[in-house]
Amino acid sequence: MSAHLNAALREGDNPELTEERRKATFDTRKLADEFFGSHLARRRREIAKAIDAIPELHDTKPLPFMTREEKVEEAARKVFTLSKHITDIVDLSNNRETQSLNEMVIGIEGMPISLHFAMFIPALQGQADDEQKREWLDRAIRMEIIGTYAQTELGHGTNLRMLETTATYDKQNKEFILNSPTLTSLKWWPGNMGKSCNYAIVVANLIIDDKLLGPHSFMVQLRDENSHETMPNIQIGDIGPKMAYNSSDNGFLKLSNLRIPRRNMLMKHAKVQEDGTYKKPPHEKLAYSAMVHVRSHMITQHAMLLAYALSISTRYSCIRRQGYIDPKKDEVKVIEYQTQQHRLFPHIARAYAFAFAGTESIRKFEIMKRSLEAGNIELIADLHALTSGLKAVVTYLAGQGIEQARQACGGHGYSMASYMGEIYGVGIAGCTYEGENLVMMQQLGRYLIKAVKSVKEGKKPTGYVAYLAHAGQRHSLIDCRPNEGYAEHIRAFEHIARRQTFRAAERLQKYENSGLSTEQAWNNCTVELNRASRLHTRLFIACNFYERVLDVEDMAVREVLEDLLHLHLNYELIDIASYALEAKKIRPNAVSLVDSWEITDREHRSVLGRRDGHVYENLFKWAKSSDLNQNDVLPSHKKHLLPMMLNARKQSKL
Ligand SMILES: CCCCCCCC(=O)SCCNC(=O)CCNC(=O)[C@H](O)C(C)(C)COP(=O)(O)OP(=O)(O)OC[C@H]1O[C@@H](n2cnc3c(N)ncnc32)[C@H](O)[C@@H]1OP(=O)(O)O
Ligand SMILES: Cc1cc2nc3c(=O)[nH]c(=O)nc-3n(C[C@H](O)[C@H](O)[C@H](O)COP(=O)(O)OP(=O)(O)OC[C@H]3O[C@@H](n4cnc5c(N)ncnc54)[C@H](O)[C@@H]3O)c2cc1C
Repeated sequence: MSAHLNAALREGDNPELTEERRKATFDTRKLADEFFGSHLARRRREIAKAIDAIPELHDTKPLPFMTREEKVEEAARKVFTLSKHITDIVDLSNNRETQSLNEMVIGIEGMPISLHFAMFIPALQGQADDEQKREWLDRAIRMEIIGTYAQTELGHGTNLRMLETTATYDKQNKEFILNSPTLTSLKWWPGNMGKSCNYAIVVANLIIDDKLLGPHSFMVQLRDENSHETMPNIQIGDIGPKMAYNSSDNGFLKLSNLRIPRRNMLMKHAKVQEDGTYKKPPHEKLAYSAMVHVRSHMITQHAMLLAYALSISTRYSCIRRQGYIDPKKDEVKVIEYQTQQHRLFPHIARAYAFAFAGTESIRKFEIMKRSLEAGNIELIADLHALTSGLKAVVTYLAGQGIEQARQACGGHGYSMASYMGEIYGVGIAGCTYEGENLVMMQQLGRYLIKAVKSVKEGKKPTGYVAYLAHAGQRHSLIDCRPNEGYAEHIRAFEHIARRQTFRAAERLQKYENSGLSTEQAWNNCTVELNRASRLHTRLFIACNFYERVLDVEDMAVREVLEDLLHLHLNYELIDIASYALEAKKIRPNAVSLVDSWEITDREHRSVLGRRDGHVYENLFKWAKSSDLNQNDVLPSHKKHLLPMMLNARKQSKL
């Protein structure tokens, strides 16, 4: 391809990468337009440019060299700086623009207002009535207050029915009394609750006249708006360092009979009148809307984390020479090894597949949100099932891909100069938060069992489960347009998913017929059921990828995406089989496929993944800037180890 068509080519780059970029068979900008959507792709370039021009938005020093306190401070400093520029850089109402800005400036380690945007604002939008929106939502959007979403407790995170925090209605004073009755009822984990937020939406068990009415959401002021000191009847703090994500102050909260006005219960759906009359919500699970919102957005976020890791490892694999294929020739780039290609290329295909699935899940969420605004609740169950499966499968497989990408970098992949450790730590956190993966797959399992039951009653389920009724016929999960090249793959995929779902349903039925309770029978089948949920979700991802590729107009881009689709379908279906052949076709485009994600050095923060490929000189520069190297002899060495060795020498001379 002539240089001008490949936007990633730059003067002064490592010739090893330039050589790769010259092999591209498509324009990386056009593929970026397909990956992000052309509007967001253009806006990401503009946002990256705007950030380059504002030095105070750049990392003070590489994040891995920072202590936890420095990280928290750095994130707060950037948030403050951003608040002065943000409206000049992004459209605040565009979630994906603000997400891109966040990733480029703050990075992935969290910041004092992560949960403010991820859950506090969405929960107000989904559960506050109009008057409450005027009182809190507007102030939250203007950043006059910072909030979080406090649901998980020390003793319970998954099983929301057993949350212990109570909100008892006092008719006399028209107030709720919020209390943490036990140690295990302390709110535990909510992002930014430890030190940053001054408000939280607290999920507590509503009690009226001694009747337990289940989890409801309450607006609680945690800290004084001016002094930021903790409010009376509240004990609050940071839960301590985590595996990653340490710029975020996840916190604990103990409520001691804290009184809040009646109108602090979010009352868009459920209501409590002054006299204590309770009005049920139109759907019991509307209170869970903020979680479905996050889950529907997590898919693209974890596709991006996987893309970060693969950008780093694919570029590095093309500058790293190690060993020989033909001993008479030079050392080869490690990307030439078939094992290295097996390690990377299927995950590159998955990163594209997950991103397209994520775009679809956000689209479906917006449709559901609009229908909910119109009072229609029937899409809630479908979306919950879809986002439960996608969240569980994508966070898990993306985590696996990130780790494979790290291992592909050898020793330097283990250095924090690669930044892979942080990308992995943040990536796998998604397997836990927003519902532990194994539990969320069971939510989808319930939905699939109901679909099997309706097929057995002779009904024709629609939407994502239509394929369950069509053994062997030409129907597909999402009316995939049959294209000879892939129809057989999709058919095989449907067959495997359908067979597993029916197998799990039959096993459940057998256990129930044997006299076991429903719960016991269910527990005995959860491994089979989760397998069905995984296959169903991966079928959805594959079909969605297929549909997306068929919509691409630029033929060069479509061809490389078809190469990835074919690799993806084979890899997903047969695991190792003939996709190696496909790897050959992917090989010339490997760097350009990752360049198309247009992830800047500032955004991925990896020395190994530098766009210009000048890794070694920068790796040495990075190491020299380590705090440990600021003194030739560490003070701790002088204090501890030197005396120890001097003593040992004295002893040995005696
Ligand atoms: C930058 C990113 C930062 C993000 C930081 C992370 C923030 C967080 O982690 S916030 C806390 C997240 N916590 C969670 O996700 C908790 C996970 N647990 C749950 O959601 C619930 O306990 C759950 C769904 C597992 C079970 O709920 P439970 O009330 O027991 O319902 P359950 O009995 O299983 O199901 C009853 C019905 O409700 C339905 N249902 C359950 N949840 C939902 C929902 N959210 N929407 C619609 N329907 C639902 C079920 O499908 C089922 O329907 P049906 O009867 O037709 O089969
Ligand atoms: C980085 C991070 C940020 C977070 N941010 C927030 C936040 O902002 N706000 C908030 O409220 N929470 C937050 N959380 C908490 C998070 O939502 C919970 O950790 C999560 O919901 C899992 O609940 P748990 O920790 O109680 O795990 P548990 O439910 O105790 O899970 C432990 C194990 O038990 C298994 N298990 C549990 N129930 C079942 C079941 N029914 N069937 C089969 N297996 C089961 C799980 O699969 C898992 O293997 C955060 C967590 C993390 C890691």
